[in-house]
Amino acid sequence: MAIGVLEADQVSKVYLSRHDQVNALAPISFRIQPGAFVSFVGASGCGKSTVLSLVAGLISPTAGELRLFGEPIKGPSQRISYMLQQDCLLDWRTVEQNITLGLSFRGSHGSKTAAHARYLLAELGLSHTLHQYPSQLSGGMRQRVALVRTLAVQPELLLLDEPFSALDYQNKLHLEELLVDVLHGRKMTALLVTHDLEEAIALSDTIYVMGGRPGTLRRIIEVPTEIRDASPLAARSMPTFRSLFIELWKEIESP
Ligand SMILES: Nc1ncnc2c1ncn2[C@@H]1O[C@H](COP(=O)(O)OP(=O)(O)OP(=O)(O)O)[C@@H](O)[C@H]1O
Repeated sequence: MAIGVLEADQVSKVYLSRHDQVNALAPISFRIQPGAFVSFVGASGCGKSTVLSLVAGLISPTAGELRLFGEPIKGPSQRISYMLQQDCLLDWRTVEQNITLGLSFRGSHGSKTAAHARYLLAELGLSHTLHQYPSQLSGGMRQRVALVRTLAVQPELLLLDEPFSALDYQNKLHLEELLVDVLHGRKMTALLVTHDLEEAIALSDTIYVMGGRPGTLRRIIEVPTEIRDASPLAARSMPTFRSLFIELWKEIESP
């Protein structure tokens, strides 16, 4: 069998502190294929962000093994880029400097990477912000800059932890559309953690439904092709979209 981008083999996590221990994740296994867009949904506290932190190499599993392109994950990887709910932009640096800083952390210098970053800025309608400071931008624009910074390093695996949850509905939809456009044609695999079931359905090929404490993987749901082929906005008016939303809702709400 071909190597997946990401393989989890009976991975579990117990957080230990001096006075406490939290059993966050029961053993879970999955395999994610190249180019897939997978969302993790589930009730608060079921371990979704823990899965992303494990994949990002920020924490280690208590048991089991995670492999990135067949190699055990032992720490942060240059092949992964991570985007969070907070844009984490540095207010004393311009948009351009924020983006180039991300690139230089990765050791990516030179005119080719800078040109690619500028191309992404244009794709996301941000060319005019190049010399502006984050404080001069709206929340939606700041998050678009954060998305450019995340994509500029050309990751093979993109991790998105509630990236649009602080935005209003209109901005969120706009960013979803932009993300789909940007990912289209690029060989990038993406994992998204979200509470927003509509967002999960509109963006994903596959939805992993988690639940329980410690968290487990309850169900894997393939999103129908007609939804995947539609834009996030158009998909929302499809009857299959609505029925999948209700199915997911019931699954998450069930004890
Ligand atoms: N660093 C940590 N130390 C101790 N416990 C933690 C830590 N991080 C998370 N937890 C606990 O692990 C469990 C799973 O947390 P996690 O953040 O992964 O869940 P989640 O599904 O992403 O939650 P939410 O949807 O609310 O963000 C929770 O009980 C949480 O309190």
